[in-house]
Amino acid sequence: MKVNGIPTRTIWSVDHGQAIGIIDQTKLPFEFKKETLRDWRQVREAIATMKVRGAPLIGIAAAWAMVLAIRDNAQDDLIHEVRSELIATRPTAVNLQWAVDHLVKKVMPLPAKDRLPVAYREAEEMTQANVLANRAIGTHGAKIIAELYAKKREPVNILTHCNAGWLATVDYGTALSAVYIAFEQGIPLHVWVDETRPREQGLLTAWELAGVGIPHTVIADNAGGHLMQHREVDAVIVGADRITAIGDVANKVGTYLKALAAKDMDVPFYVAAPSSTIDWTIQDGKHGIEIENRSGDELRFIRGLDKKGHLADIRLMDAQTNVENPAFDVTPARLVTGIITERGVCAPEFLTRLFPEGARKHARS
Ligand SMILES: CSC[C@H]1O[C@H](OP(=O)(O)O)[C@H](O)[C@@H]1O
Repeated sequence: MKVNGIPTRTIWSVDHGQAIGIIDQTKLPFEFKKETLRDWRQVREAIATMKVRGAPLIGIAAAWAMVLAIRDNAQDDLIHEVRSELIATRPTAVNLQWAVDHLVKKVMPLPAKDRLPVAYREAEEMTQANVLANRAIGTHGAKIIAELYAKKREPVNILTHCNAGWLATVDYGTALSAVYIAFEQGIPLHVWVDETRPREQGLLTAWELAGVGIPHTVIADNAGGHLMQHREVDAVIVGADRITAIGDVANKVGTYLKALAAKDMDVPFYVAAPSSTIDWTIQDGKHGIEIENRSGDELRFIRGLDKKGHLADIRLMDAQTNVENPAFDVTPARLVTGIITERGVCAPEFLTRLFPEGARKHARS
């Protein structure tokens, strides 16, 4: 994609894998700041602090962290240590473990001296594959929006939660890829954007949509149900961090509540994700997916601009206030209308038909 002629890429190799370029998403939407990371520990920190975020993107970033680590030391013990540390940064998104393990599996059979070029090639291929997958997801998802428009012949109102746009992937995004492609096709649409407490990823979504001129309205997370009750939402489209073999979906906390309201009001609820987000080894999302608990300070403070226009963390409650900050929740498959993948759209119960290789992996697990 391009925004105002500038390519929308969230991560890039520098000097043929000697360093990695990223956008520091903790500064957006107020400041667009790029960073160059030269050591795998810097990438790990960027993932942990959400400078880079979004299930597909943290997977790709972790793959590039492995390249930087292998550049410095390609020995078995170092590779296993770095793998463990990267996977531990953010446990819910399966993309991170999938990408790291995919790369490790390719390099470990090789002599240490031959590992770096293969690691670099794998990271490059995963990066490009994510772009192609997201574009395909958008093409399939845009058809859903087109069908909604054909029925109502008025602008289609899509509600989305968190940020599943190009910022959450290498490019295009997942949920927003469908919006971008439908908009490119001239389908009139509008997006309700959940602000998504506490990290306010909805402001990233608003920033993305504003960049391409897509009509959108930011709402409080708790307003979505009301809008659905008043028939202001034609479909919900969200991203995902981990999808089980039967279609249970882990996504940003609050997604489950949107799905409940959608079910109650018969609003179609779609989940858009590449197949690298599907974890074929688990069936029951409620008990099988580790939910990342993040620092309580993410609730006690909110990031914005102070009176002088400087980026600041404003305290909302005192340090003694108890808070609980689960970063994700699990939406059961029964609440999901369809899952939009690079291979097409299907109801949760048909995921194994769309991905027979996944069904075989699930049967072995
Ligand atoms: C392309 S889906 C991205 C997915 O990841 C986000 O989580 P976070 O911002 O904490 O990395 C959110 O769950 C999105 O739906």
